[in-house]
Amino acid sequence: MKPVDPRLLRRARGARVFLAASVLIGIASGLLIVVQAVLLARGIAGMVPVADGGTGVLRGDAGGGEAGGGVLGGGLLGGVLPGEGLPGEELLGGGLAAVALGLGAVVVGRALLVWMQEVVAQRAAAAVKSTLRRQVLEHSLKLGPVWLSGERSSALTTLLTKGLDDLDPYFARYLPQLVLAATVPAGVIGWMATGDLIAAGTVVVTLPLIPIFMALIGWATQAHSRRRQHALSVLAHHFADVVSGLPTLKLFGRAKAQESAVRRVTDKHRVASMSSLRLAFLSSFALELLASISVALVAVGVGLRLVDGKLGLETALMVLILAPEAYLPLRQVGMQFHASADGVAASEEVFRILETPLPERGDRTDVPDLRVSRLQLYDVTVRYPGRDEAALDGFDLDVRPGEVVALTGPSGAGKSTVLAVLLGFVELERGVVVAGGSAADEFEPTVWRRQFGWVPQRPGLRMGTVADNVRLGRPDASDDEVRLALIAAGASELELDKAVGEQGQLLSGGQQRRVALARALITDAPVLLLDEPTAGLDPDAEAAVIAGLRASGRTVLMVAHRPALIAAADRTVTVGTRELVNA
Ligand SMILES: Nc1ncnc2c1ncn2[C@@H]1O[C@H](COP(=O)(O)OP(=O)(O)OP(=O)(O)O)[C@@H](O)[C@H]1O
Repeated sequence: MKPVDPRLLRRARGARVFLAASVLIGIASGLLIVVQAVLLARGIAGMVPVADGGTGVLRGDAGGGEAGGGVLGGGLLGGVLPGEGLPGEELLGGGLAAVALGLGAVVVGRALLVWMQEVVAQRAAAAVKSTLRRQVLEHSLKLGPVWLSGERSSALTTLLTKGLDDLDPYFARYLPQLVLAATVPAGVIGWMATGDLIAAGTVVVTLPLIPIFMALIGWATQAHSRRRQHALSVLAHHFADVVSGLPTLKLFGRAKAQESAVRRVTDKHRVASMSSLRLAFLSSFALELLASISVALVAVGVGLRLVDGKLGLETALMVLILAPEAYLPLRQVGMQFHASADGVAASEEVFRILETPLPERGDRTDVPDLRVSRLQLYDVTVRYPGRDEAALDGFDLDVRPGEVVALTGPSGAGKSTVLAVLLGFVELERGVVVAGGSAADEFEPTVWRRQFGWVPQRPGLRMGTVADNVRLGRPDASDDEVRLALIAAGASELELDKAVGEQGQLLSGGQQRRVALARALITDAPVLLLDEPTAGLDPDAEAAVIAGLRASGRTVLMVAHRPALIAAADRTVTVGTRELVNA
């Protein structure tokens, strides 16, 4: 995994702003850490009486002190150079008060920076999550219902809810820490070098070991995180299936048996989570150990040089205080990396979806008027991804304007696929759809689909009222128009404000189908594509639907199994004459 995924910065503006703000906050934090260490060293050294007169001067190393003083200048420390020191008595007076005051200001400053970082991070996380959610939803819609079908829809639900929420620690903890790791050690080592080059050199040599270890651990973690994410999405899918199928499972006495299946999937998730955690703890331990040994190396060197008199007390203290600060941000990056690994895995899944190429479609908007143009399919062959057998194999069709055509054929023959082809939901392996002499894929998909009113096999109603659902076909339809559409669909008994639950719940199966038909009828579309529109209706309701369809005067292509519907068509086309393997 790269430290920062460039795709995240490219796709989400919030992430770029956040990173820029974090760099500024990181630089300010680095400065305050150095100032704090210098003030602490000065305060402590000032209070300790030293044999050489309390100056704490770096004997034989005055040049280092000079150089250090040059960096901070007189401004911050009132003209006091690191390594130069002040007489203890002086500090015990007004000097100590100034140091204490300075330290207070540094503490307040650091607290303010932490607060600012938190605020910026939370805002960025919220903005980025919402941007990615919107982009994924838009792209999934463009990829179409066939791409979304099956397991993908529940995996997508998990990804867009819990999955992307895992990006919170990535923004709130990992990225800020990463910026601190890039800014603070450089400042700290630079300042240490002005007082004690050997200590600074030790840090420079040992510090890279931490990112090297982190990268090694990172590789191992990535696979674990992916496994966990996969287990979670399988779990979500399985739960959704079990809950929706509970009545059936109960009826067949299989509800209890699901317990063990759920337990198995949950166990997989638990094992994946525990191995992620184990790795996280282990890597924290390894990084902690590495950093402690490195600090100890610096401390031993500083101690020896202090005893030898090669280093002044104040410089030694400053180096000792600063040394852990050089390792801390990198160590913390390692820890936060694990906290954010799930979010990163989720964002990778997001980019995988966003990078799925869209079917190639043209952008022509001059779609021929299908009230007067024929709709033709030539040699159409469709093979769904992952299937060896073609769902449609060399299928031809020619529909004249105003015709009512029934598509018949055995289950699984490809009737619904013919409708999906016309709607542009599936990619053709071979063949072409032609309207008014032009290939359908030359037209912009949304404009092309406006020519069709569609009743899918599953009505796909949404929560709201009956009128809300019918108005999906034409949002500006008046109440009277909605009522007329319902009458034409044989659903005159349904009140406009009757509540509809999620997925059409609260309505009977037949009512859902008729509301979906009214939704198709209310459109101005010249062609209606209906997938078994009268399934589940009683003979009277079916007769009313057939009368409504004929009265509409539109071209109708309908998948039909029932004799009454087939009889109502002008013509019947049989789909799938080839040998069918029964599923
Ligand atoms: N999204 C999909 N992914 C993979 N295979 C699919 C998909 N949709 C349909 N199929 C397969 O394509 C073949 C044709 O399916 P289709 O739904 O078009 O048949 P159908 O004639 O409408 O069947 P039915 O009368 O039972 O509704 C079937 O074998 C089916 O399993």
